[in-house]
Amino acid sequence: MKPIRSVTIDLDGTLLDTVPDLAAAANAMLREMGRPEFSIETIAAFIGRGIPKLVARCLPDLDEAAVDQAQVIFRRHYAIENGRRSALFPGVLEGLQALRAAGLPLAVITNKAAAFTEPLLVATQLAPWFRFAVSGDTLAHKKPHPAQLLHACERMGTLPAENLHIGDSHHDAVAARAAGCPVFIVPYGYNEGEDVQGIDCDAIVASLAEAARRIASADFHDKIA
Ligand SMILES: O=C(O)COP(=O)(O)O
Ligand SMILES: [Mg+2]
Repeated sequence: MKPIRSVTIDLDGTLLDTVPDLAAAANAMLREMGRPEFSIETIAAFIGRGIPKLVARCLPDLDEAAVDQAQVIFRRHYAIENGRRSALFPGVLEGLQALRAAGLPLAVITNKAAAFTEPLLVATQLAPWFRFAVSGDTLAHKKPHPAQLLHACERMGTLPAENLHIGDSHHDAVAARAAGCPVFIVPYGYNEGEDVQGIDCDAIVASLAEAARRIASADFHDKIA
């Protein structure tokens, strides 16, 4: 089995609780369109497949062209809201410190559009922890497609089997499996409103701190060998 030599981490629902900002932008869009707003819980279940899908899920009765127009409104509002209320989940800083102390290069893999990823990483002071981020529109495909993970491994000079991916949704797990990366899932994120228990992954870990502890233990290497 190969030791872990790099780690890729999902953004929304894994590093950051971004729902308050996404919900503020979605509800501002709905208000501007004269439509009723959604609760924060409902909007949390719409997250995971990028902004186009989030906007489409807010407007199920509209056709593609109308959803495209609504996206322009959403993006205008999200540019203002992005990072205002987003907060790190418990254990994130501790986990990042431990992963850095272990000498592992780190990258963010998110389905969020790059125009929002970079300012969010800066606003939340996460940017210095990561070599780079691969966003939902950086490449031709996003998660659950493996392209972002394969691209990240290439940039970090590691093999997919040596890169552990950590995420909150089944898209993270499917992308990691397709890329050939081991994968951990955290249970506190969004996963489109579904329980994480059924996800095919190497472990469900309570936090990033717990993920870092597992990587450091020989036990983990034996299990995924
Ligand atoms: O933008 C989304 O829908 C989800 O983004 P994530 O891949 O960082 O969870
Ligand atoms: Mg996520």
